[in-house]
Amino acid sequence: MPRADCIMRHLPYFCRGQVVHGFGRGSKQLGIPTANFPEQVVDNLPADISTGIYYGWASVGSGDVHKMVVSIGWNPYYKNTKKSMETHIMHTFKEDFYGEILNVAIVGYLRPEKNFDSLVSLISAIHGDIEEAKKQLDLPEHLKIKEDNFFQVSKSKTMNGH
Ligand SMILES: Cc1cc2nc3c(=O)[nH]c(=O)nc-3n(C[C@H](O)[C@H](O)[C@H](O)COP(=O)(O)O)c2cc1C
Ligand SMILES: Nc1ncnc2c1ncn2[C@@H]1O[C@H](COP(=O)(O)OP(=O)(O)O)[C@@H](O)[C@H]1O
Ligand SMILES: [Mg+2]
Repeated sequence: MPRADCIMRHLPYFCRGQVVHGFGRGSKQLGIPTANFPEQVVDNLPADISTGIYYGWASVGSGDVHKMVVSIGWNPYYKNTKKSMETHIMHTFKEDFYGEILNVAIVGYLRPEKNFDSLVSLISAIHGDIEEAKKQLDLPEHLKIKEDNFFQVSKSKTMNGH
């Protein structure tokens, strides 16, 4: 397991990709939808970036930039065999955005992935992550990433494409 300084060396980490369907385990019904990246984006992650729970900023297409939490790994609670990268955006969207480009800037690390003895404890851990992420992201050093050119470029790219 990489040490924290090894993880931080990669941050902020910027990436984008098309939103694909996940396992449809009903995270949406639980109030925590996660936009899943395709395998290719997950495979392109730096080899020594630790699996775990991170926070940062995200936008969909040319939309506004919002706070987010992202889970990278095998979801031990569900014993997935494929590594996944799933982003929950702290924003209420009018509709689903499958097929759209999700732009993500990971700025900080929260904790490793864990197994839980019940779904209720998994959900409550995720709610804890969301609250901690919201707090951390208000720090000036993290707020400035929200304004990064990465998100501006995604705007002009999308607009030129139309
Ligand atoms: C912030 C956050 C933290 C998470 N932490 C864990 C975890 O510690 N262990 C785990 O097994 N899954 C964790 N998950 C992943 C959930 O299990 C996952 O979102 C769920 O499998 C729903 O998958 P679906 O999108 O295919 O419906 C986390 C997800 C998020 C967004
Ligand atoms: N705030 C949000 N954060 C992430 N995804 C959201 C959000 N609101 C709506 N969605 C939609 O919900 C989908 C994810 O729902 P989820 O139940 O995790 O299904 P799946 O298993 O297909 O990933 C995303 O792909 C996106 O289209
Ligand atoms: Mg999902």
